[in-house]
Amino acid sequence: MIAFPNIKINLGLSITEKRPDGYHNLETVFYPVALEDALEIRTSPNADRKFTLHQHGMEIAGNPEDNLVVKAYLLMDKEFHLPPIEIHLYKHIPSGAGLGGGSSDAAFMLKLLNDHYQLGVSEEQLEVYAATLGADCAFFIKNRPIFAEGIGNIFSPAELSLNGYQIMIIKPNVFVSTREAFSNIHPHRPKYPVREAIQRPVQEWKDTLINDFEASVFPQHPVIGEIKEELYHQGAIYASMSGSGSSVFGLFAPGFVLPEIDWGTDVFCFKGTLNK
Ligand SMILES: C[C@](O)(CO)[C@H](O)COP(=O)(O)OP(=O)(O)OC[C@H]1O[C@@H](n2ccc(N)nc2=O)[C@H](O)[C@@H]1O
Ligand SMILES: Nc1ncnc2c1ncn2[C@@H]1O[C@H](COP(=O)(O)OP(=O)(O)OP(=O)(O)O)[C@@H](O)[C@H]1O
Repeated sequence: MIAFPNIKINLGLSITEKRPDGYHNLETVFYPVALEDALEIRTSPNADRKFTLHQHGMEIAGNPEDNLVVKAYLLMDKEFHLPPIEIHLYKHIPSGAGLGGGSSDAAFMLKLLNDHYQLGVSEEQLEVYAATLGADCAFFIKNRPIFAEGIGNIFSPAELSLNGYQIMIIKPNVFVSTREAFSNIHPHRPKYPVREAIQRPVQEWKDTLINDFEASVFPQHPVIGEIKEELYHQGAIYASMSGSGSSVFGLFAPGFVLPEIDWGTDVFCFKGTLNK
């Protein structure tokens, strides 16, 4: 059985307070975009080992046991005593990008196992499992535009559609550690709450829909801020860093001819059309 874990972008990201457990409460709208990995599972004839991970495409740091798809499998195996499996993971989504690639792989692994082995786990319970694997992970169970609070796992409806808008995502060859990015943040209540800013026309988002990480990440990695400026220069209606970086996305009007830009070597670029 195969699935195609996609990315998220953050539309606004307010870090509102530090919690006693060290994590941060935040407010954001998660929006799914069709930049996808491919993830396949098969029951293994080899009963000697619980899992075998075959990895393709972009490289990820760490051992197989560190991979979030394996962590997701082991979590479900503990609960449901699953058969041994072969996992094929083809990475197209860059890591350290703020696009939630690893979290998405993990959430899709939970859903794949639930479907393939007919475990009958509810969506709510899958979200609970997902949240133990990563703060971003629970979103990918529902995987539709949604307003999120708490550490990113308390959801309520977000009434917006960007259907037909075009998107460009650029990730320079810069790795931003999510943990480190959070440690440089001074949590505060936003001037324009995300929930309100998102209701305004996209043309107004430039001044009101803010990603709090930009203020500390841009001075450390000026290239990221330069990419955002260039996207506006090229005609984006709205541009922002996603998550804690280092990728930046630009939203362009439906029908706009996306520019051909030479971003240089080592820069990842994705172009697509939003369909949610
Ligand atoms: C920045 C975002 O991408 C916005 O969507 C997410 O909040 C990050 O979520 P994530 O990558 O799934 O984060 P995790 O892998 O769970 O956590 C990485 C580290 O980020 C910090 N962290 C994460 C999420 C959160 N709400 N508060 C935090 O302080 C913690 O130090 C944690 O050890
Ligand atoms: N399946 C996976 N895909 C990508 N990274 C993984 C995976 N499993 C574990 N990781 C580890 O997780 C780290 C973060 O990867 P991820 O792709 O989620 O980054 P990100 O875009 O910064 O995500 P986020 O938006 O959640 O902060 C990587 O450094 C990598 O070592």
